[in-house]
Amino acid sequence: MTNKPLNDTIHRVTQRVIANSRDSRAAYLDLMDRESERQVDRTSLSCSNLAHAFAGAEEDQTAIMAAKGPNLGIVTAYNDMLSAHQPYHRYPERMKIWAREVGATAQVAGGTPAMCDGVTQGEAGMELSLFSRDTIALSTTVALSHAMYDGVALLGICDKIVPGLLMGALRFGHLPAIFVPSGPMGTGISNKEKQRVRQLYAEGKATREELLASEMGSYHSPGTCTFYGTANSNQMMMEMMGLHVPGAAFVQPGAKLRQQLSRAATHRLAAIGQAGDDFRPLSRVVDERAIVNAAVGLLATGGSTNHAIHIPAMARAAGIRFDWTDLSELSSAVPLVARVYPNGAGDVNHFHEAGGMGFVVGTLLEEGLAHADILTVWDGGFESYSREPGVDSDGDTLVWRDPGPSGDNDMLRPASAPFQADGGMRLVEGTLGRACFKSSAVERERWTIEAPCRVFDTQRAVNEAFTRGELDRDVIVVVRFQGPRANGMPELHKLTPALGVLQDRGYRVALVTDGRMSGASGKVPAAIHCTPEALGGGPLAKLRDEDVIRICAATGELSTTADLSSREPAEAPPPETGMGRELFAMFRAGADGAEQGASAMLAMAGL
Ligand SMILES: O=C(O)[C@H](O)[C@@H](O)[C@H](O)[C@H](O)COP(=O)(O)O
Ligand code: SF4
Repeated sequence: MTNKPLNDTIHRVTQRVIANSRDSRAAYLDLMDRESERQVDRTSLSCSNLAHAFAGAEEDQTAIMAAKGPNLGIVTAYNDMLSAHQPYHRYPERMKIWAREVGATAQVAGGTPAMCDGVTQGEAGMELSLFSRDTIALSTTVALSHAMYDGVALLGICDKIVPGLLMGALRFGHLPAIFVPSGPMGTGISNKEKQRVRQLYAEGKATREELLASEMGSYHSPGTCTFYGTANSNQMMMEMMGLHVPGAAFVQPGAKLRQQLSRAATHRLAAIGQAGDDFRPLSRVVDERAIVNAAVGLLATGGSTNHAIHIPAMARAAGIRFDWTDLSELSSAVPLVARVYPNGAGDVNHFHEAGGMGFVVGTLLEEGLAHADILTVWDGGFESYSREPGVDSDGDTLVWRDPGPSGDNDMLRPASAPFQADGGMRLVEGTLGRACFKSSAVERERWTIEAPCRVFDTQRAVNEAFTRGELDRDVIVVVRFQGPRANGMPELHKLTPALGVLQDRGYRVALVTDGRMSGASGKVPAAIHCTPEALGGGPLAKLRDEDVIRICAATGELSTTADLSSREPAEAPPPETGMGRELFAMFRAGADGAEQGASAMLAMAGL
């Protein structure tokens, strides 16, 4: 099928992003050109530098010293705490073997931290979650600062890890880079059953033992959790930006195909370095069109709201300016083609089986809804990503095939006959600021709500009020002082069970916050990432109980009927200490707004 020409809105937004980024992108590419000249040949390091660099290289020492082939730097976010990252502990040794197969070498350049938002959800650690992204970017920079590498393999999956790895690697964009995913765990109990037991527990009708048994039925083995949250939205975006081997996103750990995809990634990385004849530096792969493709994929698949913060941050690391107006305009043109939990019943394994990313890329290209001409890490261009990988009968040879029509019309539909004519995320704004609304996860009849509000400074206070029966009515729950400068902009996903119970009891409820929600949050209408945040005088700080608030995702409204002009802002709670939060004061103090990516690191760097 011949692809339609690029959609006018996507073309217009892309041209505006290019225009808004002209100076910053030029400065970035100029720096990358200078880096390329400066680091073109690692043998220019001193003998002492070099001796230190390969002293630990064992059987690769001679090869690295001879510098006859590319030396690949592996930046790994392995740890046992994230089920998604646990498979990475074997990757480096295998990648060294695969590198040797093509005359290259590989070394672990360094490791980065990785937080599991599932473990820290509702706990003090969640206040470090967003800033762990920039910590990962800084750790990636430290790893690559050895200047010994001709290519970068990035091993990371989860929420803040992929954005952090990419932001760090982009500052070494004179090198090629590729993401090497590990894949989702097998499907456990249904998400509906998981939520049912959670709501029973929230109502005091299930025991802790019953809740734990249910949760372990959902999260049970190595691999990425199978809801379509931020981690799996990361995998989708890496496909949409051409930073994976095509179709690598959702193949399960331990499968023969997974191993062949990781082997192919190692071989490909060795082939696209500066010394080869197909040089593909990261700085050229991640351009304005790739950023727009990532946003299109997010909207078309109903991806995580967290990427309304991470896409602007990743873009800035490449000298590109992308904001919520761009995202909102794209959302008006990009149809919703996938319904993966929490936006539907099935999980990412069902999504992959129904046609997965190959189907999504194919239908978006057919309808002219994505840039077909991005420079991908894989040869064959972005078209290659409209196909799904498999292994030949010998089990060793990778093959790609057309995914064909959707295998489940309740999960995946063509862009010509979508679930919704517009994308899964909307911008709402008005007298309470600008905020993100995940329309893909909320029934359309709940897109508009007007009700009195109850104002809280912590999610714990909300759950206590719920337990006391104070919220059993039409109510808009406001949780403020949750922005990046206040307490690190945590996810407030522990509100979901209580708000879900209220909604199921028939009340009109919604959440308004300057904090975040999980990519796995859904069902209850929420205006999140409110900017400007409450700390420092944002409008949420002036709200009082019983003020009437109106949210309308259809018209893009977020307002109150109260006159805030003469009110003084409420006093913010003092910053918490413990769990190391005091060490992150510099990240809070320097953070810019959620719409800019909430990054002190980028703001202080003038990016
Ligand atoms: O953005 C995300 O996708 C979330 O941060 C996710 O990584 C987090 O772990 C959720 O808390 C999981 O969902 P449950 O808490 O419902 O298991
Ligand atoms: S998807 Fe979320 S909960 Fe699952 S391992 Fe990754 S960070 Fe943890």
